[in-house]
Amino acid sequence: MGIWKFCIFCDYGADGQSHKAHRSRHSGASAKKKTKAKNKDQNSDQKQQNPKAFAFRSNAKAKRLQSRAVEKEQRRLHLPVIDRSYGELPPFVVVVQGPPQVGKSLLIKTLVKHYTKHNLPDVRGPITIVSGKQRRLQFVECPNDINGMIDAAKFADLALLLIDGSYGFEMETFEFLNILQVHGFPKVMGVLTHLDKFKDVKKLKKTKQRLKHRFWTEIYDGAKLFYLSGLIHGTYPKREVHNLARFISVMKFPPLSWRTSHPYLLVDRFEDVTPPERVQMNSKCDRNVTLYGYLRGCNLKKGTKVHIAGVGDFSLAGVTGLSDPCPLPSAAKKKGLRDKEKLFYAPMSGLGDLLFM
Ligand SMILES: Nc1nc2c(ncn2[C@@H]2O[C@H](COP(=O)(O)OP(=O)(O)OP(=O)(O)O)[C@@H](O)[C@H]2O)c(=O)[nH]1
Repeated sequence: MGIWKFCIFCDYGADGQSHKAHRSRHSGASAKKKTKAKNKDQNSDQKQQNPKAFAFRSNAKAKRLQSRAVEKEQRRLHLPVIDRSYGELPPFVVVVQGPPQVGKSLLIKTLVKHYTKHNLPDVRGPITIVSGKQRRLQFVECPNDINGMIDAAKFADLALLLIDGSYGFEMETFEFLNILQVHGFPKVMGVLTHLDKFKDVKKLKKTKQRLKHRFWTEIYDGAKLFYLSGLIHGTYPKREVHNLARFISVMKFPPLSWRTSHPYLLVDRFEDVTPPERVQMNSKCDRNVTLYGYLRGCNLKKGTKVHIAGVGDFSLAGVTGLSDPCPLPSAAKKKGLRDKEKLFYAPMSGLGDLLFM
């Protein structure tokens, strides 16, 4: 049998006598003092608890945290962009857009002159130029009607938005921006012209700031806005054009997902190949038309249904690969481009090897 050890706690003092339990006072001076102290304690406890326990204290910090959270979320959602292109890339399309008389043609002419050292008499249709060892550009002036803008938004890799600095933003710019937004939003850059109309330097500076911030609210903070300060001998200053051209030459064009998965081409030349007898017999007969252009996106097959913007749906009678009318310079390691290699191709403007009548 084991030994059981137990003890009993009794309410006995050291002297073995029992005592009454302590009863705190409910009235009198000491009771009042105690309740006062207790209330004070409770109040101070309440003060320490932050009433905005889960709200932010610093505006700046909250903003930073919020943007970081959004960034993280975006990174999580961001799928790696697969560039399916192979071989030589087709030229990047630079659409020059702006209200009437803002200087679109002049800017294209000065940029073409900068890249190729040739004068362009007229801006009509896409103008393809070699801008570097690995890059070609195709300049297109955006028409000022809504249909033209919708078409341009479909193929633009970079949109140069020309803004008359002396006037400010016009409806055309906002319309075009909205159209771009629903077409995958390619790269956008603003260019301010007519700044020579300001005589007061302070006013010019203020206007530049105002327009820059207005531009930023439309696109994103820090969006690139170039300033063309005026005309020198009828063209824009060389240094400013050089900077703009350099910026375009090194710009990265991330592939837009819809475009990489659909074949499309920007027609830079077309030919009516209907037999003349058929036209003679009936001038309104169905015509056979050959369209030329760089194929972008993915492969195009014979028989595919194609949509010609502003015309309608057709089926392709055939597709043929042709030699490049404006090839990239040879891949040999060289520092720059030789004059011979500064090629350009603009059949609709009457330049290049082929004239378009
Ligand atoms: N003072 C001044 N004149 C300019 C500037 N930029 C263009 N111009 C002039 O504005 C006029 C119109 O230039 P264009 O290049 O034809 O303008 P556009 O936008 O192509 O015109 P549309 O094709 O009719 O829409 C020309 O006479 C240019 O010389 C500038 O920065 N300052």
